[in-house]
Amino acid sequence: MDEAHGNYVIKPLNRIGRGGFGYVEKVELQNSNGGICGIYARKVFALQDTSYRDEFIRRFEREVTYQADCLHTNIVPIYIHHLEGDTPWFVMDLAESDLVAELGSGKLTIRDKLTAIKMVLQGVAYLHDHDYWHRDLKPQNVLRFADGTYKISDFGLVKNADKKAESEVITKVASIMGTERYMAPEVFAGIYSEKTDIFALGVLIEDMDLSAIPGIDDLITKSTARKPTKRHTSVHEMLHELEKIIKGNGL
Ligand SMILES: Nc1ncnc2c1ncn2[C@@H]1O[C@H](COP(=O)(O)OP(=O)(O)OP(=O)(O)O)[C@@H](O)[C@H]1O
Repeated sequence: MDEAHGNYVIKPLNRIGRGGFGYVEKVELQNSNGGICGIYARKVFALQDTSYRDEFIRRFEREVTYQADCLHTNIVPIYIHHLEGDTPWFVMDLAESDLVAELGSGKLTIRDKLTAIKMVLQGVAYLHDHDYWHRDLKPQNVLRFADGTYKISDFGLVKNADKKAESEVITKVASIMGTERYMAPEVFAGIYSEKTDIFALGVLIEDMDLSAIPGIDDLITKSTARKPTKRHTSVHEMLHELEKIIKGNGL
């Protein structure tokens, strides 16, 4: 059913997928005089009975606020949102695919993979520069758009390093919901920092199956060191190292 919201009409088309707290659907966005603005993705919060519902609504609101605050080519942009009522939602660009599907297709060339890694690192470097930690980096949360750009998505566990206020429930959720493979050892003790994202990025690079390129394994080993202090100091440093590997191998 079409929904009128301010100057827009939203026409739900079909469900794309389910997340832990709701679903994502394809929608057509029209302006109120019937002009079509385009096809987008809408994430809808739909969690009914839980004693922590209010906590999760606040988490959803934070997800919207933080993602809307991040304007970068390699971060999925949010356009309009509706945070009142029982089923808050937000509208974002519609992706064609994600990094899991792309890797699974077997069609990515070495150069495609290196370009994808660079885009992911650039997106996360921007986040860190703005004091956000993603805390759930993995190939499923890297979406590919029609123009070939990869963008970071799913800000559900993003934390603003400046804001101390975060309920224990959400921190627990972060350590329970994270995918174990991408979780740094300190995460199991509830400790997060830029370094936990750096660890996840190292595992994501490992997933790209590029070990044949001299230097890539060193990049992975350093970023996934057990001790956070042994990892790269920043994602910018990882980017710099990646550029050197690309150049050094004439790629
Ligand atoms: N902008 C988008 N365009 C196309 N598909 C999307 C978009 N955002 C999410 N999806 C897809 O919708 C599904 C659910 O996404 P969502 O981010 O809610 O998943 P999730 O990681 O399980 O969420 P959560 O961590 O909040 O539980 C996934 O399959 C995802 O690929």
